[in-house]
Amino acid sequence: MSELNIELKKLRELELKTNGLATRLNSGTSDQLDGDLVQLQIENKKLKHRLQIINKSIAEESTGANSCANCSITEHLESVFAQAIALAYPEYSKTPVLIAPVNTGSAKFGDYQCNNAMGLAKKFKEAGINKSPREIATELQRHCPSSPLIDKLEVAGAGFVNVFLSKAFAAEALSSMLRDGIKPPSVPRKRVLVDFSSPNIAKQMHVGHLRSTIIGESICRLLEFLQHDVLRINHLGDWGTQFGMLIAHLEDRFPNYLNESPPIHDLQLFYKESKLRFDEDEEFKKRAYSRVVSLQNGTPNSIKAWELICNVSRKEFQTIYERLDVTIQERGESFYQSRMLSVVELLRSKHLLETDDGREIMWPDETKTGIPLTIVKSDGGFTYDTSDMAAIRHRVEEEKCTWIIYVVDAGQSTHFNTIFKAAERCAILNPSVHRVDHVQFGVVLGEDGKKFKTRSGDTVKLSDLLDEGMKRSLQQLESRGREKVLTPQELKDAQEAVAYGCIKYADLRHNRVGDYIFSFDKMLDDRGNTAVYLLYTYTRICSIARNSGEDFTDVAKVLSTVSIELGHEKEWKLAKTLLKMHDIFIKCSKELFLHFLCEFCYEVCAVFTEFYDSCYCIERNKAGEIIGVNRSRILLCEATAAVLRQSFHILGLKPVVKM
Ligand SMILES: NC(=[NH2+])NCCC[C@H](N)C(=O)O
Repeated sequence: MSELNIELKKLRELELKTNGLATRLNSGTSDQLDGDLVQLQIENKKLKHRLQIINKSIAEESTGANSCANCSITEHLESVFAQAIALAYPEYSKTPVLIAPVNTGSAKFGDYQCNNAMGLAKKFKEAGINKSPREIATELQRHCPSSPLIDKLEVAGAGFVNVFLSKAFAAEALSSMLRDGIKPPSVPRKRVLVDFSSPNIAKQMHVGHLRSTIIGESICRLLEFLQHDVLRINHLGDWGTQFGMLIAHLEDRFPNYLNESPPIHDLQLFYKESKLRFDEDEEFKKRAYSRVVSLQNGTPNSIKAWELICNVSRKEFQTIYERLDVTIQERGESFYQSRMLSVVELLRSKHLLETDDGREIMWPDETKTGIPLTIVKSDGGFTYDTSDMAAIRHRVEEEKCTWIIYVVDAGQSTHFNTIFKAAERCAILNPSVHRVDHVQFGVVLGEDGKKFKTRSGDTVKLSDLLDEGMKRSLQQLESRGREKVLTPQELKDAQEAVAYGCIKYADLRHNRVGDYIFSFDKMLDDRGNTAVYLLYTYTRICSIARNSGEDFTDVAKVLSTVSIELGHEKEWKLAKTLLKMHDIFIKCSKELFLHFLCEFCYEVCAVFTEFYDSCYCIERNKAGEIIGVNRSRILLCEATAAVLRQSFHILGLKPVVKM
């Protein structure tokens, strides 16, 4: 690379000199100069040619075949066109590259499009130079380094450069995917903390927490697949004044709690009872306050009572996590006790705290706009704000995370914006190093469009919701007579895959920012964009190889004799759809939206069906005997299954081979 660069530099200098000479000679009138002029012009042409070859080889080094195995096609094309722009118009080399996928339906416009020529023409115009977008597009096309991904480039319309993908590349990419499994596209590795689920002890874990749990788990899976170092954190609400009344109530109801584990089954009820007493009984209220103090001071009996209470909730939460196949590490608000003290000290020493009506508050910035954080309450206690300031500091300074993601309902967006700004103000966060995201989501609505409630108007218990899902999913399977064909174990696996899969997918497939309507009927429909439809399609795809009468379990072996052919229009369309996978993973991780991946799965299933409808994989005679097996197509089916499996894993869907 460096040798090439040195030669490039020399040539550029030479080119400039000859250019200059030629211009001067050109403006001269003397006849005897003609011969020299022609000679110089020839030299100049040769130099230009050499320059171009070198530029191309430099560019090709960074877009070579090795660097695009498992790459995101969009990102690869971005780098190809970035180089084309830099070579054709060095003065605009910083222009952001615009690559858009072309709707797979219109094959004549290619597969991707570079849309930079229009913008560049405008820039030239502003600089007083007239160049048509088509002229620029042609220059870009000419300067593109060759890439194994690209079959051809064409200038079209107002100034688009259309990119046609190479079939040889696609076949090779799919083969290596089958041989070595799906490898993630390479992205700079980060240490990421995902704060998700985070229910509150003794309170109901509600559908909002369910959303956070589902979305958070999928974000973790996606980022882990992309090789990030992910910390999955449950910021449990396990600290605060409510524990005073809970402890006081425990002392009354189960005086022997230190020796015998109290049989509290319904902690919510226990919470309600204690709240009622707290609001009505002055004596009780006083004792509750004194228990808050003893808890904060670490008095052993109060700590013991607190632990007993937390354990009841903990067990309940754990059951839900196990059912949903969620992995999370508990690090509740109580973890930050000493760190709250020190963050308060830090803020005080930086003179960022102000007294206001007995409280100590902190403004997110000097202009004192927005809502300040309450760092210390008038009774000296700390708040949710204090714990989040301590937590963000711990995450950055002790955990050394450079990316922190909070998966919390949209109702808390002001809180998080304020925390982020305040953390920047006191130099905990450095925006050029740390990325913080509040991954917000809307509320869950019932089918009547109102807040999600049970028929009797109570909040829905998550375990009841999951039970209901299991019941409905079994009904769904039985309505198709599956219990007659599947073994009891297969039926159970299918029932769970459908029940939990449909609940997760119904949540993930919607743009999370909006509210969504919870409807078992809709999520169990086997025709729309639902988990049921995807899971059925997946099993159908898996059955093709199984029914071929040949062995496809060792794909590598099959690939040693069979190559993937993409001659049929529908084969080609399927291959290109599958290869969009890495683009989708990158997009989802950049924007932290998973509905793009859901849309992709749905598209893969639809395009697969198109392919399967027009391309036979197994040919049978009238008697139903197999008379031909198209191995290349079965490999395409297997590649489709592999892409779906990988996507399902991220979405938390458990694929079953039979259902
Ligand atoms: N770091 C955080 N504040 N995480 C979110 C906590 C959510 C809180 N426990 C709630 O239920 O609303």
